[in-house]
Amino acid sequence: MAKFGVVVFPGSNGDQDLLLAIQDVIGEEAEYVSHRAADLSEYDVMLLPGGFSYGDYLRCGAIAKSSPVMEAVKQFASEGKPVFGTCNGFQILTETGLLPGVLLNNTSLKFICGMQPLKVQNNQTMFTNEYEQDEIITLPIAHGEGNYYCDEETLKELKENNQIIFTYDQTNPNGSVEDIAGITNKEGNVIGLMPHPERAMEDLLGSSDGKKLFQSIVNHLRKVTA
Ligand SMILES: NC(=O)CC[C@H](N)C(=O)O
Repeated sequence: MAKFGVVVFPGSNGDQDLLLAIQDVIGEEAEYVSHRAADLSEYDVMLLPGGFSYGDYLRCGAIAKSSPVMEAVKQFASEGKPVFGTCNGFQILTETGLLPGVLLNNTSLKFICGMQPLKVQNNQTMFTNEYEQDEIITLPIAHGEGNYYCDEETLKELKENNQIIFTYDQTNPNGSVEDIAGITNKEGNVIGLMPHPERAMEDLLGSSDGKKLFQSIVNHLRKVTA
């Protein structure tokens, strides 16, 4: 069984959604991991939740970047293991430098939430192998700083390496460059996604399109350990 770690920072609020998504819907093992943790060697996957870590002071994710667990997450990522960050987790990954670019205030300067159509731009990753290429899916969004920005050179690299994994479809809710909703690092084992797949696990709650993302990680792990 794959073992998922869900990092809990002071101010995280999506940690329980992630834990239950993995345990109850995907049916794999999941545990909370303290922001003070230094050793992540018992885990196969690390998940960084949404929320308001350290009250979003300075900038979203700017303080979480310096928490002890992020040194361990860097080590974990350097071993090629899957790291997934949603929303505040994505912000923490850019602040830490594990992903390129930054997340700025939404152009509306308002906190936005709702259901958002997305397009799967690359299904050849350990996070998207269950999706069809160009599949249109619906995931919830809930953020104040989701406006992805990077310089021209970085954008060129993201495109050349197929690191743009999800884009907003139909509408761009926050002003992100090239409608970017989710990217990976160059190696493809760290992903940041502004929308919340862990809140789209059951049709009863409006969408189950998030399931395939976590199932993709499990598929990948089965393949590498087979
Ligand atoms: N849902 C979230 O993770 C929100 C992240 C961050 N607090 C923001 O408003 O952008």
